[in-house]
Amino acid sequence: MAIVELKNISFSYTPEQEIIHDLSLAFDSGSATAIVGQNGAGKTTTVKLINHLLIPSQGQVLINGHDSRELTTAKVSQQVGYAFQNPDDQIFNNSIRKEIAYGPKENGIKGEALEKKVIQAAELTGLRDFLDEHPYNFPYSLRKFITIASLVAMDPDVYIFDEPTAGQDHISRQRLAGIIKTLKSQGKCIIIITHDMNFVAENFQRVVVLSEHKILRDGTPQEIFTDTDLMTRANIEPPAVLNIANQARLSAVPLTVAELVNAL
Ligand SMILES: Nc1ncnc2c1ncn2[C@@H]1O[C@H](COP(=O)(O)OP(=O)(O)OP(=O)(O)O)[C@@H](O)[C@H]1O
Repeated sequence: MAIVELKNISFSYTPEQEIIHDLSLAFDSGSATAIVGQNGAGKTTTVKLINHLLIPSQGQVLINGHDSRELTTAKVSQQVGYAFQNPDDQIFNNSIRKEIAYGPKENGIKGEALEKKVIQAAELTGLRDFLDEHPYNFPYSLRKFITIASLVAMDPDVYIFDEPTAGQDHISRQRLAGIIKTLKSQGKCIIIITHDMNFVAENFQRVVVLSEHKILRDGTPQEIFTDTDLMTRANIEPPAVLNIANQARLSAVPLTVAELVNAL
């Protein structure tokens, strides 16, 4: 059974314009999916429908088989963790430790069990040595890891990251890739929204292309990035390694630098 299922979802912010039309999508445990598409395609709206920040006008969102309409927002947020595009929309404590501890503490976890959750989340996200720092002593890009650590401490089944690589340097991107890989290996469901096709090509096996209020394609990066009509229609840039492969007239479809080097 899928851990998240959107069944024939429609949604509008205003009566004049439907943003999502009759969309169906399912996500499994132990999977990582990238949702891509041009600005305004409805990516953020779709994930907000998953975590109950928005309610569909039609259709159903099932979390672990339960209709999210029958769950409270608090209950959904225990199962679906959402890291906003801007970490400053989420961070409000004056130390990284307090920020990470906030969610589990609200759920009644305390003492050693709480400390253990904080340490585990900080270790996974590379924040172990900075727990007593003020979050705003960290640059914007690294504050994203504080919001991710706060989610990890809550141990949800589903993680949604909105534009996680925006403003990240090479080391942070690698750290992020490592976090996604670890969470996936723990059986978590990871969904990201991104414009970063290099990151998608290197780290995801499933790509959902949203455009024109619906899913244009749901497939592997190889399928998506070799479909030039689709990429034009959805305004997607292919990853850099594929551009190089095309210019070198290679028949291979490399998705990583290592694959490109092999093909050359
Ligand atoms: N609160 C809102 N009220 C009215 N319209 C909204 C609201 N939020 C988003 N929209 C509109 O809904 C459409 C889809 O927005 P959404 O943020 O879901 O797109 P997106 O694919 O995530 O875009 P981006 O890549 O730019 O973040 C856009 O036309 C946007 O202007």
